[in-house]
Amino acid sequence: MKKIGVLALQGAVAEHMRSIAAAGGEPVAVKQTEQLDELDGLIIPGGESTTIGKLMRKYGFMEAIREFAAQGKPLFGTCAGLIVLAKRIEGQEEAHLGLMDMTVARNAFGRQRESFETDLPVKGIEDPVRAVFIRAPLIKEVSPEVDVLSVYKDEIVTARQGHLLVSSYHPELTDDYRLHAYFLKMAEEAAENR
Ligand SMILES: NC(=O)CC[C@H](N)C(=O)O
Repeated sequence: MKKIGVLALQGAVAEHMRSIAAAGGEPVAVKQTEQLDELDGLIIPGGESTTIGKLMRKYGFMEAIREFAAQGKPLFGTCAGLIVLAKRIEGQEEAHLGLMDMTVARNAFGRQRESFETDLPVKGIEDPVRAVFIRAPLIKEVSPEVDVLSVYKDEIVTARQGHLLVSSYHPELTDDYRLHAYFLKMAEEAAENR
């Protein structure tokens, strides 16, 4: 069984742990960098990207997660986690981890549409996925290395670059575990190639 960490500094941690368990993985709440060694993949949850970024710096996670990614271990960022993984954030000088070659805009759906749910077709998953958007970011631009997995109203909301997966919505707030199952498969494949 693959061990999947959920970065437990702030945000929707318990929900991701439940979804990983339901998809057949072993979830681990990650509070210290030493825990990364035993993992096959790591989820960076939704929450507030500035807060998560600040806590990551404080507890030494920036370097540790970059090292984790350099070993080819997969990362999955949802909502704020997507912002944390991006190389470029609109209107902000500094990125956080800066790993995935894309530009993101925070809180991009505007006031009336701050929160909503929809059924979203995702490349590689058979039927549409139930997606919950909460003050969600959008992916404004991606490099050719990034594979766009879904688009909502002409905007990119799910994408993958090799071992990096991101969604601007919260797949962990529904009983639909297929995106977590997709990530588990990425972790299995990465472990075979290590
Ligand atoms: N639900 C979320 O994770 C919201 C993300 C938040 N708006 C941010 O900019 O970090």
